[in-house]
Parts: sequence; C-alpha cells; structure tokens
Amino acid sequence: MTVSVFIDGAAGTTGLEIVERLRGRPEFALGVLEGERRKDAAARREALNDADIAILCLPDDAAREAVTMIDPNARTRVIDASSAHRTAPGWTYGFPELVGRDTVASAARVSNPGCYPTGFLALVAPLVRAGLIPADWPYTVNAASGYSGGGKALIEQFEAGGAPAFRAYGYDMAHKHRPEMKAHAGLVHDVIFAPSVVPAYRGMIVEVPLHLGAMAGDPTAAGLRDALRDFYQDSPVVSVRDESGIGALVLEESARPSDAMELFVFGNEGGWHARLVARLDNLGKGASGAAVQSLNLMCGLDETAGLRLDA
Ligand SMILES: NC(=O)C1=CN([C@@H]2O[C@H](COP(=O)(O)OP(=O)(O)OC[C@H]3O[C@@H](n4cnc5c(N)ncnc54)[C@H](OP(=O)(O)O)[C@@H]3O)[C@@H](O)[C@H]2O)C=CC1
Ligand SMILES: CC(=O)N[C@@H](CCC(=O)OP(=O)(O)O)C(=O)O
Repeated sequence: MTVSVFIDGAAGTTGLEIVERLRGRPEFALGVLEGERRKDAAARREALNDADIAILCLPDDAAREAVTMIDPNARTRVIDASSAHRTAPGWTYGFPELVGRDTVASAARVSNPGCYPTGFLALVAPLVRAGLIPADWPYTVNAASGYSGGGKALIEQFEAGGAPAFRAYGYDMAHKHRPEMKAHAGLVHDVIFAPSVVPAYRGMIVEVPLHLGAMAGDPTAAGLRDALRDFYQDSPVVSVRDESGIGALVLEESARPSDAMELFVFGNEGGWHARLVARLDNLGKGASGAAVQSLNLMCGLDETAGLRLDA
C-alpha cells in the first residue's frame, strides 16, 4: 500500500533533506506545494487533510497553525519537525530509542526532537533512568553546531561572506531547547545550555561535562560507557565509540550528510571528571533523518529505510 505524505515547508532546509531521503521510495506518494501555493492556506488545508501523514517543516507558529487546519476526524497523522509540540500533551516525542519503537509506530502526533536535545538526551536520559547519574543534578550542556541549524536565514548570513569563525549565543539562558531537555531526561532542574555556531554547513558536537566525583554512588566513566553501550546495543543509528586514542573531535567544513549519531564517554585518570559527548548531523538524526526514522516506524517499515548510515 502506498502511503501519501505531504511535506509542509518542503522548500526549507529540513524539508528539502526529507524530500531527498524519500525520493525514489515506492512506498510513499510525496506531496509538496510549489511556488505561491506553498503558503496558500486553502491549498495547505486541503493537502494536510488529504494526506496519510503530514510532515511539518515550518517555523513554530506555522506548525501550530497547520495542526489546527487538520480536521479532528481526518485520518492524517503528523510528524512536526518544529519545537512547537515537543513537551505538549498528546504528542509522542519522536526519539524511538528513548520512548520505544512501538510507541512511535502507533502514534498519531509525533514531535521530532530538537537537534541539540537529540545529543543531550541520547547521553543523559538512559543514565538518569538507570540511576547512574542523578535526576536532581544541575546539568550543563555545551555545544557547537553547523550553521544550517539556523535554517535559511542563518545559511544566508553565513554564506553572504564575513561569517564569524565562532559565534557563541544563548546568553539569555532561555533557549527553546531547554524545556525538552529537562522533560525528556526526567530532570529536576533546568539545564544551563551554552550553544555556539561555526562556519561548517552541517554537523554538531554536544557535550555534557560531569563532576563524577561529587555525585553519590561513585559513577565511573567506564560504567557510564558500558551502560550506554547496553542501552544502544540494538540500535542501527546510535553507536557508542571507543574513546581511546582520541585527542580531538572535529566538525568537517563540508561533511557528508549522515543520519547516524556517535556517543563518547571520556574520563580522567583519577575518575573525578567525565565528558559525555555526542557527534551528529543537525540535519540528520538532529532533524530530517529522525523524521524519516519515525515515518518508517509509523508505516510499519524498517526504521533505517532511506537513512544514510554509512558516513
Ligand atoms: N535546520 C535544522 O538543523 C533543524 C530545524 N528544525 C526545525 O524544523 C523547522 C524548519 O526549519 P528549517 O528547515 O531549518 O527552516 P527554514 O527556514 O530553512 O525553512 C522553513 C520553511 O517554511 C516555510 N514557511 C514559513 N512559513 C510558512 C507558512 N506559513 N506556510 C508554509 N510554509 C511556510 C519557509 O518559506 P520560505 O522559503 O518562503 O522562507 C521555508 O521554506 C523549524 O521549526 C526548525 O526549528 C529542527 C531541527 C533541526
Ligand atoms: C545553529 C542554530 O541556530 N540552531 C538553532 C537550533 C536548531 C533548530 O533548528 O532547532 P529545532 O531543532 O528546535 O528546530 C537554534 O539554536 O535555535
């Protein structure tokens, strides 16, 4: 059976990458609106209500509006790439490794995780759940992202010439990703989040530094690494890497697209400190790859179909 998929916002950065991943897949009949019709409310309403699955690749307000355009009795299921519904009641968080593949498979409303939270949650949520690190710890997240993370507007800025070599931001300490990090890791406190953007198109490194020696239960870097390895042992997307011999992690200026995510746990000799690190493509597992993974599950298909896991 062919599944009809409407991509609202198909001309944007995330939308284009989803189209690329779905193009040529006979299981799907892809619908997009071209030209002026892209933002025509009547055309969007019709397409949203006619689709088996709508994927929203829109700014938050437009994503909220799109959901209200869907008739409550319509069969349309939704995957929202925006941050509008990531902690909203009635929505499933589209992180199959954390919420369960069956939960995503049967969901009518799926909210794609944010790019930075994907790295943070992949590292922290399983360890908090296992009781290896505390839920009531004041966690900090440091991260660097490629500039495609900011969508068309930031891409234009960085490609217009004179891009900064490094731009730190988020100094209002109210970044939109903080609520989903707290909620889906089951934390007591909001995180301190220090994001930055660099002149590479895609890719990101997300780091959680830990004072292990100050935590109850004496967690060790090796213990945390083993727990993550166990947690992701069946995942074709997330892998826990051997950290030995790695002196640096880099983001390539022209990295190939990838839907995989690598996790690292570095620890110092005395065992007091650890640095949990995730490396991923903000447009891969951080956005479009995650949306396609959820789409596959929602359609009863292999979760990796169409994904780029070889990079
Ligand atoms: N880029 C990334 O790495 C990630 C992005 N996301 C999220 O995905 C969503 C899309 O982001 P991204 O692709 O980067 O953004 P872009 O700015 O690249 O694309 C957004 C697209 O939505 C279109 N659009 C805006 N308003 C409307 C509307 N009312 N009706 C129809 N189309 C509309 C825009 O049109 P126009 O072309 O005219 O501007 C544009 O094509 C955002 O919510 C973002 O936060 C999530 C994870 C990572
Ligand atoms: C580099 C950059 O600007 N990144 C964006 C986040 C990426 C993104 O698209 O956020 P969502 O995943 O929530 O949609 C930012 O910090 O707002």
